[in-house]
Amino acid sequence: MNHTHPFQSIYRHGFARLAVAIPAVRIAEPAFNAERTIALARRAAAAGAVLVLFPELGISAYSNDDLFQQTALLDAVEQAVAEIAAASSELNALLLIGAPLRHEGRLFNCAIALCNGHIVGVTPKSYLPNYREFYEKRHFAAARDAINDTIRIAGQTVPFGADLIYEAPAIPGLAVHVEICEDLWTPLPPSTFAALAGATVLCNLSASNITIGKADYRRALCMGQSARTIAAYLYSAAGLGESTTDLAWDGHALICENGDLLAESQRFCDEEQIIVADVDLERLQQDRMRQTSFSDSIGDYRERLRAMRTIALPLTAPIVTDLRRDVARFPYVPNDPATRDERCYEAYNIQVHGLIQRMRSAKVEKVVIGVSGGLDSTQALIVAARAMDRLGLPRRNVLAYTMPGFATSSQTRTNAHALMAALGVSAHEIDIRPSALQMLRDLGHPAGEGAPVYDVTFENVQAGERTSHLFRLANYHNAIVVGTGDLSELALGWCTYGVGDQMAHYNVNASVPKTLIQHLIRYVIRSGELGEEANRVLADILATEISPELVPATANSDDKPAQRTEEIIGPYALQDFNLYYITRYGFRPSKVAFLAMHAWGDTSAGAWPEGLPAADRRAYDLPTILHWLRVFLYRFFQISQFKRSAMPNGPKVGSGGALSPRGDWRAPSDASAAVWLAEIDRLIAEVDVG
Ligand SMILES: Nc1ncnc2c1ncn2[C@@H]1O[C@H](COP(=O)(O)OP(=O)(O)OC[C@H]2O[C@@H]([n+]3cccc(C(=O)O)c3)[C@H](O)[C@@H]2O)[C@@H](O)[C@H]1O
Ligand SMILES: Nc1ncnc2c1ncn2[C@@H]1O[C@H](COP(=O)(O)OP(=O)(O)OP(=O)(O)O)[C@@H](O)[C@H]1O
Ligand SMILES: NC(=O)CC[C@H](N)C(=O)O
Repeated sequence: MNHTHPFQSIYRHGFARLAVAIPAVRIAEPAFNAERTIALARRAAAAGAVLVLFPELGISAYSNDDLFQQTALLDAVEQAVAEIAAASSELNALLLIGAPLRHEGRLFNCAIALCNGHIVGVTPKSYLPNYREFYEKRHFAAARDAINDTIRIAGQTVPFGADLIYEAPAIPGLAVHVEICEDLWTPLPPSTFAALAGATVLCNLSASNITIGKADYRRALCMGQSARTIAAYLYSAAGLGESTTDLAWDGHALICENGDLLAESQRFCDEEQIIVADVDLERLQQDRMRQTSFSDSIGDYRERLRAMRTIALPLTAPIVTDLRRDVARFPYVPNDPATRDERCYEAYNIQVHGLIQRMRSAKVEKVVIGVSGGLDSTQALIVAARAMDRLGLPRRNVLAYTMPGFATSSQTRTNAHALMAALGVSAHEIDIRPSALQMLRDLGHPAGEGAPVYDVTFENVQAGERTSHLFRLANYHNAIVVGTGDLSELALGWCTYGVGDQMAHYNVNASVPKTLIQHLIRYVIRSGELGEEANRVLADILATEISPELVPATANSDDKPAQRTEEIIGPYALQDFNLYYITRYGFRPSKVAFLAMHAWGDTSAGAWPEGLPAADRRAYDLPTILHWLRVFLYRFFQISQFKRSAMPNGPKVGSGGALSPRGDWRAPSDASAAVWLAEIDRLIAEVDVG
């Protein structure tokens, strides 16, 4: 983290801007190639990139064949390298260029690292392809055949080897390794070892000719290598100008990060190209830290890793504020409809599968569920009905109860009945007001005598009476209670502990975030599996405002809920965003705010998940983002862990994480939120002043 940078700067938040360039080349014309390399390097550095990767043998061109053995060409290459090195003195960037270099009486296919006017290191190719269309062993020696670990070039002696890692002390987390094309095609690429030794940015200078289907293969290799090494993987394949005597070239550039594709060039392009992405170095370090098997692999290769050499670069972190990276507004809900449907299919089936297994092992054929007419109990009811279908049991074995209280609106009550009828479950209604009043009177609470005192006790008495009824109904009917509370509510502690909706025998929604629930219901509607009437009710439920309906509406409020959940705990859209980045990656609050600002600050651009109501498609300014993030931090870290520590069983649905103490999230119930609140309060003070 660069503490001295303003909040808006990407380098303050652990990002680094990296670029891959595909210049035009001329075969055996190093002077021209150097000029194009310098031009693109200047453009990339002017855009804030601190690293610019170029293709394999780009200074000579890759497709020189036996021209590589001509002294005039090799002299011209060295001259060009010296020129590019000199030009790098005015750029705040590490340049990685490809060239054939003479060394120890042989020729090596090299990646040359240039920074601040100097050649800082040279990496020879480890694996020379010599099969099918490739003849590299005819011209080059491999890294392992070098005698010395330094090379003399352009009057300098510099480190030489496949074991070099470049670090920039001013950009924490930036540690760069370089390999060359075929190196990635091998079972154990050099970059794998570099990653274990700490390299976070793995670069590949390539001259991969194109054939049908090969682009997909390269993409899979790069994305796979970035995932396996928990690193960024940058790839630059030669294009425009390479010889088409027998082959063709597509100029394929890629930037991947831990399995995600961040940027890709346009292939077969007639123009030179630069692709740029802001790589999240902190995310990579966070994931390596939590994936402890990564560390086990380090132990296996300790001797080899210890021998790797580190070279410090005099780079500075530039101030860059236009984040070049997609930040999804809904981290739990993909925008792409096909991907979203796939996720919904998985989530829904995981929920159904979880409940089926629990019913089998508990030897019960019935479930009890409270149906409010809200989103969560609707989804849980659909899952319960589906579980009965799969078990070959009648849907009437779902014992569904709607239990109106003091604040139940006619809309949710009507929807609850219509839904139970449409699904063909056993539908019942229990008025909880008499038992709730009894309890309020027993407590000596004024509401027991009709006084309008609507405090937390008043709310929890109703939630408690419902839960108490459901558990005793389960005893009576030899059934289990299906829980309905979702992940977002658990994160915020927005549920009534113990004898309340926090408890169930099995909670199918426990790891489903609120922002996903509505899409699960939409997915079920689209599938048509529940019929037209059910679909009509489901559509109405989707359109109902979220409320716990525990506080009565006033006389003139038109039967609308007095308690609007999102006015109290914040918009679920923002709280799910906060939840994801804080629990999945452990980011500090200011970084979450920075990401939220990019995702939610300007909503005129970027995609929305289809079907999302217009009212939910709104922007949030930075003060609003910070306000609700602070609410999240206080509720999540300070007051609600005890509710999660005692949460019932339920299946983990998403890779984003669950909050079960037996799963993704173990935390003490008596921790303090002080460090998180202090961090965000410093930021609030800072942006106010700014
Ligand atoms: N660390 C800790 N370890 C053990 N116990 C701890 C504790 N911190 C507080 N407590 C105790 O826990 C109690 C507070 O927890 P709790 O009884 O749950 O009550 P509380 O969290 O204060 O209230 C529940 C809230 O959830 C809302 N709610 C309820 C039901 C459904 C929904 C919905 O929309 O889905 C929302 C409701 O509107 C209300 O604001 C207090 O008695 C407190 O002393
Ligand atoms: N009127 C009601 N009838 C039956 N059960 C209810 C009723 N109100 C709440 N519940 C039960 O308590 C759970 C929590 O209720 P609440 O409405 O406060 O929050 P919610 O998380 O928004 O749930 P939902 O979306 O299902 O309404 C519900 O899922 C449901 O199981
Ligand atoms: N230049 C290279 O090393 C090319 C080899 C690589 N296997 C490819 O086909 O793209």
